[in-house]
Amino acid sequence: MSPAGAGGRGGSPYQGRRRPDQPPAGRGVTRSRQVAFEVLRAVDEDDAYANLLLPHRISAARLSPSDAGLATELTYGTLRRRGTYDAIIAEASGRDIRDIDPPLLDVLRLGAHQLLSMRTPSHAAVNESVEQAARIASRGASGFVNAILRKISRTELADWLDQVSEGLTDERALAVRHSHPDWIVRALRDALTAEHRGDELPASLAANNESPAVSIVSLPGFDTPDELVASNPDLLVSGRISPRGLTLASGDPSWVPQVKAGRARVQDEGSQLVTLALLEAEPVRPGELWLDMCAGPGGKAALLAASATELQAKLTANELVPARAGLVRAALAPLAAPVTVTNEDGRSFADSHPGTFDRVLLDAPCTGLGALRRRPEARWRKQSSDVAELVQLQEELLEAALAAVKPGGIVAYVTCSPHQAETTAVVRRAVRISGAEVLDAAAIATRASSTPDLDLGARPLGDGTLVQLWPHRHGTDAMFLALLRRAPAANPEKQTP
Ligand SMILES: C[S@@+](CC[C@H](N)C(=O)[O-])C[C@H]1O[C@@H](n2cnc3c(N)ncnc32)[C@H](O)[C@@H]1O
Repeated sequence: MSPAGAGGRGGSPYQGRRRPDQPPAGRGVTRSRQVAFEVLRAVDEDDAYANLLLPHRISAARLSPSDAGLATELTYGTLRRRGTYDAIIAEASGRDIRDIDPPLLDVLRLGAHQLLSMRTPSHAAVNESVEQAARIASRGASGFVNAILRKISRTELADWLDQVSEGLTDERALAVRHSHPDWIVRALRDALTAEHRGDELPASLAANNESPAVSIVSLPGFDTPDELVASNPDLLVSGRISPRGLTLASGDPSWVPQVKAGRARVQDEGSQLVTLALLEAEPVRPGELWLDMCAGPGGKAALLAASATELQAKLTANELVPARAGLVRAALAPLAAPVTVTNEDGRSFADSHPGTFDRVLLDAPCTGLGALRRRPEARWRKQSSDVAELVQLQEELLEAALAAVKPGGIVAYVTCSPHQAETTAVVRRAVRISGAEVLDAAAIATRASSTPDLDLGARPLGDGTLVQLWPHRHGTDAMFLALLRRAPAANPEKQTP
């Protein structure tokens, strides 16, 4: 069923009408809402990435900083909480949401977000939504939007949540309340249960719906974090867990001159910590060779490259995808560091570089379930069926990393995902096949950190531990870290004849 005349996927929903990116004539829809609506449509129709498209649309629409903030909240908030709003829209309309034309559904989702989570006055949210529906569809469609949103506006979010989760299993109810697909709820539950922290599941789901603070890394060899804070007292405060980390207190990262110059970078503190832990695992000797096996777009490579200059090491930064290898080159260029950028498949890297490196960072391609806060549409785009293919790639890359490192050398296996199949299972298999030693990543990460009590909930494996960071506990992305030491070469003198 579809409201008469509503635009569907086939033709342009804007035929004969003003496109939503055009300024409104007089009353009606604010430009920030137009921008948000347009980005939602592009995410749905063209598989666009909101975090890449939104800044372009904001600047094309010449939004003021406060309107840009509003457009961002509307876009990100609506995308993140889509699962919850869809359940409420279905309940309020008595329809399966698949029977509502996609552009109208986005109008309803935006309206629901304004009404239930942004405290926009009801009349403003409803009127804007009705106007927007009229632009893209028929009068019937705007009447439909009017009726549904008025109904939604009469009940508080908490009461809607009780209503739509009534009679559901615990897991389904959490999925609806916190707007996650069921398979991701299960993956997070399994990872937390492995730490005996299953009770943190609601907090972990809730944290994925919050906008993360912007974290900055001060690259070694340039301003220290304290110097950065001192020279940008209105913009920066010290970070939480990385000794090189800072948090943007206000404004935009590009307002920090050191960020503009490439001497400090935007980087999650969890990403900083797992990279620093590789260097902390044992003292760095001058002349060491380091490999970043999957380096694109170059965030962790920049931290390694700047450290290599300070510690007299040499870095090879490798990336499979040529365009992303270009991003790595661009990221490293301002550092004038001892780095070579290569463009190879990491799986065959050890064929040309067997037993070569003292340390290897394998920041593996993964589902990205640890960064759902940053990529608001990602949870709806990923499928549980993606996991198996990624796991095979991760297994092959880790085998290659352990072959590319020298006997006795160290591999950091990192994912931005807490999914057990991508983390513990991949490491367990590699250890079984290679005989690598599992280091105490929790103790090493704690040493590398600026906080004595990281509350890592470390998971034991072999003689060592595995580390899982969490947004709700550490304020970072959910980065996973294992530190493996390749078995040392057999000493011929000790061998029995
Ligand atoms: C998680 S990202 C790395 C992020 C990066 N370390 C950073 O901090 O900016 C994984 C990267 O691995 C690359 N990749 C995927 N398959 C690969 C392969 N077989 N060999 C090398 N790189 C690969 C992807 O293109 C992607 O850029």
